[in-house]
Amino acid sequence: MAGQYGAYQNEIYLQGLGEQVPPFTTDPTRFEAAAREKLDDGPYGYVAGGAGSGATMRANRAAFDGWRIVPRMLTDATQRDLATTVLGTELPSPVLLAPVGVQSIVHPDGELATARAAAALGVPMVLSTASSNTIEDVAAANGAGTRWFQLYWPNDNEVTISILQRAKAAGFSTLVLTLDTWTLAWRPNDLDQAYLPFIRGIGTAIPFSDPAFRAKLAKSPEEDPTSAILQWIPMFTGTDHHWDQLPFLREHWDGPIVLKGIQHVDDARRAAEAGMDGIVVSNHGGRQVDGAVAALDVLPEIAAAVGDRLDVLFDSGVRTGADVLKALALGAKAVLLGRPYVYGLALGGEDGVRHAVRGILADLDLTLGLSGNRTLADLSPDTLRRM
Ligand SMILES: Cc1cc2nc3c(=O)[nH]c(=O)nc-3n(C[C@H](O)[C@H](O)[C@H](O)COP(=O)(O)O)c2cc1C
Ligand SMILES: O=C(O)C(=O)c1ccccc1
Repeated sequence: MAGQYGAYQNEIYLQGLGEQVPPFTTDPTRFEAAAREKLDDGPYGYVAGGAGSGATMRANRAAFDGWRIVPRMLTDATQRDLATTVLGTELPSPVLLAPVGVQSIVHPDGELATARAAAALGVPMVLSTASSNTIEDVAAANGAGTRWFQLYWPNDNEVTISILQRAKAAGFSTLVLTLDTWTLAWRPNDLDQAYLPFIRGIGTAIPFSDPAFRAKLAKSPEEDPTSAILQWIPMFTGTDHHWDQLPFLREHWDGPIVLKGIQHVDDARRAAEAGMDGIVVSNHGGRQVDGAVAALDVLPEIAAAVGDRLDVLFDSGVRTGADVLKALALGAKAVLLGRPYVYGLALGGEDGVRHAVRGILADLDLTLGLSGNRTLADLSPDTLRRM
């Protein structure tokens, strides 16, 4: 479908005839500042903040700037195709929505708005274990969309199995196991305000609605939310899991499994040896190890080492179409958008997510074509130069 995504540009220009402008900026690097105007300090600091001094968050962005695209001419790239195949499924574009917990802190519609926008755009969403809406409600909002489920692996097998069964029954096709956040990092933004959305009960919808979890409580979460939260927290933070436990998930998940938070090439090799279907090269958007290497800086060696054995996905710092193109050229099969769509949600609910994501896809489509490429298969390290 030629120009499928780039068409958003024409749509916006045509709106100008009716003296209309987009709901908020088309520059994703300015979404954060726009959301700052709208959000209270707690939610803003939580979303925008990172671990420690923010060094890794800055490194993630700087790493993209360290590569430049070298456009090619007279290649006839007027007809583009952004389709790609990830984990055996064809996707219309190489973009997914990253798992982000507690979305109702930025907009009352929370994950339901994200699920509707994702379905409308044909972009898969990854639902967080820390969702503020239940698995079943998000599935209903996502309808015929493609949805993956992200697991924070509880240290209770009955609860784990129950959550996995619910996700499967609700049509989540792929499991994303996040490894880098078995406990929260030192996050000054949140600590200074004593702000932890989880403690406030936002983001507990999945455990609170879970029969296996509820069976363990003396009083229901409705009767006594505080003790339910206090029981859930140690079940999923500070959890101690090992490589040799991965077969347990295989046993209880009938579908592809992706490990998220891989940053070392040896861990990527271990994932391949463990028979995993994919990895997400990610440092959680700089929210976990302050001083960690930029995710983009480790992508090329990881893709070279395991790209022929599993699907290498990428996130952390992707903001623009050019960023998506760079990550793909460096070996990612697809990228996950994080904060940009969350700011879209904050700024305009479902429509805000659509505007944010359509803009990035349009920019990707145009940047791909203007740099002389027709399909994603045309991209390679040779598309880029290191600065
Ligand atoms: C507010 C917020 C909440 C997040 N919650 C989760 C989560 O519940 N599970 C998870 O695997 N990753 C979570 N992440 C990490 C994202 O999936 C992704 O790795 C990260 O946002 C990428 O960095 P970027 O937003 O700077 O591009 C969260 C990120 C943010 C900003
Ligand atoms: O804040 C995060 O980065 C995150 O992954 C998370 C952890 C616990 C609850 C909600 C989100």
